[in-house]
Amino acid sequence: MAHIGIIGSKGRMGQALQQAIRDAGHDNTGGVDLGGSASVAAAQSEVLVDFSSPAALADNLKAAHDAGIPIVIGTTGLGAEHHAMIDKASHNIAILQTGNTSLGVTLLAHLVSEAAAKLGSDWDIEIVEMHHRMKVDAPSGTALLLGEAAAKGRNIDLAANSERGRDGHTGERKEGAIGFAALRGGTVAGDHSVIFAGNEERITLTHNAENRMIFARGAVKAAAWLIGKDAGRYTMQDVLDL
Ligand SMILES: NC(=O)C1=CN([C@@H]2O[C@H](COP(=O)(O)OP(=O)(O)OC[C@H]3O[C@@H](n4cnc5c(N)ncnc54)[C@H](OP(=O)(O)O)[C@@H]3O)[C@@H](O)[C@H]2O)C=CC1
Ligand SMILES: O=C(O)C1=N[C@H](C(=O)O)C[C@H](O)C1
Repeated sequence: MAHIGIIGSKGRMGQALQQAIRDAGHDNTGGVDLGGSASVAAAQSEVLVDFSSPAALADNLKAAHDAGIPIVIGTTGLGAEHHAMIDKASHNIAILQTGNTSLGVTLLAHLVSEAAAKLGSDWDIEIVEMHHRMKVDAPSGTALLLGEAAAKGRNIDLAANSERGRDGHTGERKEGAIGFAALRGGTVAGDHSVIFAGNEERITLTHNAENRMIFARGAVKAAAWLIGKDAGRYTMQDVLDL
């Protein structure tokens, strides 16, 4: 049985996590929300799971570091400054950060990388995502993760080749670009498609999340797996052995 503390425990993911922890027979050591103390949760836990806000990241990393326990970071909307913080903290504790904890998306990322490596740069890559009306960040963490997978397959830098938020007279598409489009509405748990658009043919790889329990189950699996691991930065591929 793993003793798991939740940051963002009253949110949509926090509630799903509470259920997933119970279902897997682990112990929920308590939750933290805005204004609460991650250090108090960390002191009672073997691992922290964070589905909250990028603004909470520094405190969460410090709490995990001071308690000497690992942390799963599922929060999205992270920028370069957040990734730098995670890299630094991972010298001392085990950290798994991912935009998507589901088995399906982890496998999809693997397939996207393979497809991007096999298809030449005349196959344009576009990533389309749709989420519920309450989502605050775009593109989604998953879309960016899939973009990174495609860029890795192509052996290019994603930041230097992204086309985001097209509007107005954008000019022609840049060869080799990876495009992103974000739709918001209703209660969609998370839909992602990666489109490889070639000359007169198209391949589309799609994942549809029907319920956020898929993310919660993956996060709990990752948390239990991370306990006792050496300091470093881990991925869902490591957990699922993909
Ligand atoms: N990696 C993955 O697989 C997935 C990632 N996500 C990501 O997880 C995050 C949370 O999503 P979701 O549950 O839908 O969002 P919600 O808005 O429903 O929940 C966020 C929770 O975090 C709390 N919170 C906000 N700021 C802080 C803070 N500074 N310190 C501690 N707690 C804080 C909120 O508390 P309060 O209500 O008091 O403000 C709330 O309980 C998002 O970034 C989302 O994109 C979501 C699904 C899957
Ligand atoms: O906010 C959400 O709901 C989700 N966020 C993650 C993301 O940004 O990709 C994962 C999932 O798609 C649901």
